[in-house]
Parts: sequence; structure tokens; C-alpha cells
Amino acid sequence: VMADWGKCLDFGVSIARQARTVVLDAFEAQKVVSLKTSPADLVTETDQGVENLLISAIKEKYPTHKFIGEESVAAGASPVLTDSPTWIIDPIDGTTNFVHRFPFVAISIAFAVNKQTEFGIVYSCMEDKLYRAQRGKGAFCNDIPLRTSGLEDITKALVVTEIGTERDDLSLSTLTSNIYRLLKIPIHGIRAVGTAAVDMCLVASAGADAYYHVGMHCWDIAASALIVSEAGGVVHDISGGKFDLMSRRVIAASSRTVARGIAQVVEAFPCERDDGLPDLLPLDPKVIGLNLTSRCSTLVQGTYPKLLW
Ligand SMILES: O=P([O-])([O-])O[C@@H]1[C@H](O)[C@H](O)[C@@H](O)[C@H](O)[C@H]1O
Ligand SMILES: [Mg+2]
Ligand SMILES: [Mg+2]
Repeated sequence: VMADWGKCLDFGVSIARQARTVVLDAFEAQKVVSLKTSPADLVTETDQGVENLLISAIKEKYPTHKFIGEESVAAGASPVLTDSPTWIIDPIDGTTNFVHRFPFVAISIAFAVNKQTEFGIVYSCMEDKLYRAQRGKGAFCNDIPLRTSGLEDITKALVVTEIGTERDDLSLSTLTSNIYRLLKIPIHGIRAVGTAAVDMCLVASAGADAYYHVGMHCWDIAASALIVSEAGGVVHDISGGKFDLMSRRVIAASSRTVARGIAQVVEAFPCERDDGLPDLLPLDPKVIGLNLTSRCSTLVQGTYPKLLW
């Protein structure tokens, strides 16, 4: 018998609604901003406050459940996904937007059992759009069913990506050349909303045709990856291979054809996996001429091998 996690999903929705009121109250206020992994990787007291609120509410209701939370990991918790029921939480996705009052911020909550995502919730707070999906049961925005655009022709695609928080040469040169190569296909356009979770929900709701990113974390996209696939989209690794939640690489698209078109031109730069395991697609140092111990210091034309279908 397949367990139905519907009750758990309803609980997740109710705490996401509570968390949104905290985000809205703090949005206009002055913020205390700290840095994490780079000068562009920001965190505020509200990120930590919202994560604590969510985790303590879940712990009270489901004492045996486990957590991977962005700010708990930043504080030293280990982000390893086991078979146990696990909540994967990004309390504010789009902290840079939040700090600047650029009005797109989301709360992202995913729930996985046996390493499989059972449901995902993305609450785009300022727009008051609550996206959710349960495995096998479709995706919705404010209770309206979602469907991706189904677009097949990449030359007509509107593609979303993120600039991310890396500021080293290798990451930036890869990032900008990926955008350059996509625009040269040509495609209709590139957008970046500033929250990976909302970017992916835009693919699910057909506002965009694809999203790709290297360098985000599992909590940014765990919920929205299910929302995209339940809306009829495809979710892949940037290599064109199987999506791996912990790999920090993703392509989400309206169709296999569009995903493949993106996989053919975009390249990944090396990122340490969220779970600390060795990368399944190691960069070949001979191919790219890169010394991985001093990574990210030089401008290198490098690529991961492509595993196109
Ligand atoms: O830190 P955060 O605001 O939760 O999440 C960030 C956002 O999703 C942003 O769009 C993406 O470009 C970054 O890579 C993420 O880290
Ligand atoms: Mg995030
Ligand atoms: Mg966050």
C-alpha cells in the first residue's frame, strides 16, 4: 500500500501560510544582513526565524521526522538525505530580493521519503501564490491545476536561469558564456527572477519554457522540481542525464526537446555536492586544463561530459 502523505501536505501548507505572515511583516523593515559563502550570499534574521518557526512546528507534530534546512546547514547541520521522512526547507528563497525589497521571495518546503519527494510547497509571498504538488496527484497554484507550455521548439523558448552567488572567474565565465550560447541559438529571451523556487514554478505554470542552473542547493529546488514534473514538465541534470537532487545542477523544461537543446549548449562549473559525496560527473582535468585544488581562480573553457538521451 502506498502511504498517502496528504495530511502532512495540508500541515505543510498551514505552516507555510504562518511563515508568510512573518516574511510580509519583515519585508519593509530594516534588515540585519550577514554573509555566508560569498559577498553575494546573504542571510537575515528573518531567514533564521522562519526556519526555526517551521522546524519547531513540524517537530511538535511529527517528532521522528528529519530536516535539511538551509540555515541549519549554514549553522553546521549535515545535509544528508536518508530514507527517513525528511523535510527540505528554504525559509526564504530569494534573500537578496528580500534585502532589496525586490518583490519576489518564496518559502520552499519539500517532503521526501525513501529519498523520493512526496510533496512540494512553494509560497511566492508577495504575489500570494501558493504552488503545491503531491507525487502522482498533479500540481496546483492557489488550487488551479498547472500545465507546462509543452513547447518543443527551443528557438521560441523563454528561458529562466539565475546568476547565483558565486563571484569567482570560472563560475562567472561559465555562467555568462552559457547565457551567450543560449541567446545565439537563438531563443526568445532569458530571465532571472532571483528565486530558483519561483523560477521553476514559472516553468510549471507555462510563464517560461525552461529553467537551468548550476550552483543552487537542494532546498532551493526540491519542492519546485516535483511541481514541474507534476505539471507535465521534465527535470534533468545539466549533462542531460538523470536529475540528482544533491548535485546542484538542474534543467527543468516544458519538453524533452527543449531540455535537450539546453543540455547541448550549457556547461557546468565544479560545485561541491550538497551531501559531500564525490561528483558523479567529475571534470576531466586533462580536457579543461584545470587544477582542482586551486579551482575557480582562472578562466577556463571546461565542460562536463554530456549524457544526452
Ligand atoms: O539563498 P537563497 O535566497 O535561499 O537562494 C538563492 C536563490 O534561489 C537565488 O535565486 C539563486 O540564484 C541562489 O543560487 C540561491 O542560493
Ligand atoms: Mg534558496
Ligand atoms: Mg534561502
